[in-house]
Amino acid sequence: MGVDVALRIENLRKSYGSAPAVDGVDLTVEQGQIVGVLGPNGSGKTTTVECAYGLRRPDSGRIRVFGLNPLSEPGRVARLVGTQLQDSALPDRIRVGEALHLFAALARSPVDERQELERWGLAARRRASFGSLSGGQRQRLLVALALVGRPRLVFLDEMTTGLDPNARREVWDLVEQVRRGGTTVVLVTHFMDEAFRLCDRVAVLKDGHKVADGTPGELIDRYGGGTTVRFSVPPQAEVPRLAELPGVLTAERVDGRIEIRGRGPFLVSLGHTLAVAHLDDVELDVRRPSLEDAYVQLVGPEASR
Ligand SMILES: Nc1ncnc2c1ncn2[C@@H]1O[C@H](COP(=O)(O)OP(=O)(O)OP(=O)(O)O)[C@@H](O)[C@H]1O
Repeated sequence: MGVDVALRIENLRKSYGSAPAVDGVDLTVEQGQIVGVLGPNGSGKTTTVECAYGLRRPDSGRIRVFGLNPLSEPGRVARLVGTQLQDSALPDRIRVGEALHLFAALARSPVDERQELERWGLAARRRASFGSLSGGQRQRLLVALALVGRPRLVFLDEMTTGLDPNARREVWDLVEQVRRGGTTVVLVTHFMDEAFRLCDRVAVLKDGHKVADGTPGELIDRYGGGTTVRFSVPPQAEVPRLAELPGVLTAERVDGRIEIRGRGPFLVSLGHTLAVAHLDDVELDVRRPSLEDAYVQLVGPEASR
């Protein structure tokens, strides 16, 4: 395995009783990337990442973390990996500084506690109890705890759930900062805007299977359904045939309103064709598909949030 791979999962299977939670998942995370794991509730995201860092024993499959097997070398893997706790995992009465100190005491080469509190904007809250923190402060503390041992790979699971838009953006900036510091990030999330903003690659799980894997742009191109352009023309206008332009999938005219759906660089030929037909003053309303469109296409509308 190449040295530039942080995590490689091959054909992972894990059942609870007779029900398969993860059924043949492959995932490769290159060093320095932020990789998102997306999927509806119960699709196997948490089980996959818990197997990856050795918290759960797979039924079968192969997992390597920087080339190490988490089952046979749990101690070495634990030193390379950080995981974000769920916020229920910390007692409400523990103080911010105490929690960080406790985690630092367990790490072989911990970060400087004071600097870490500054970095995460928690210095003024050092003596505050965990239970008194705002949602954003809690998440920042949980991420700080995951990073206290200077991991080379960190797993962040639903880190912005319950945060307001400003707090989410703050956490996103911090995740980018973590990656700039050289740590590889695996991000489990339900939020498509978060995955689009942060992830170099995303894997989409459904019913324990990986149904797609690629950059957000690739998934949008492949599954997003294409770009839609709408415009109005005067009722008597002669509109050239647009359905045959390269890249156009569908073209419909309903009264004076035209809707074109296409893929690839069809906008240039559309614009050119309209200009030649003296329709260059129409106002084009262009809607590009989002990662959410691709996701809904992949997992079905009832599964999206
Ligand atoms: N400890 C467990 N015992 C029994 N079944 C479990 C256990 N943990 C998970 N499952 C089941 O395994 C399946 C996959 O769960 P998992 O938590 O991995 O999915 P997820 O994609 O992380 O879901 P969510 O988005 O809700 O966190 C689900 O059907 C879930 O009910």
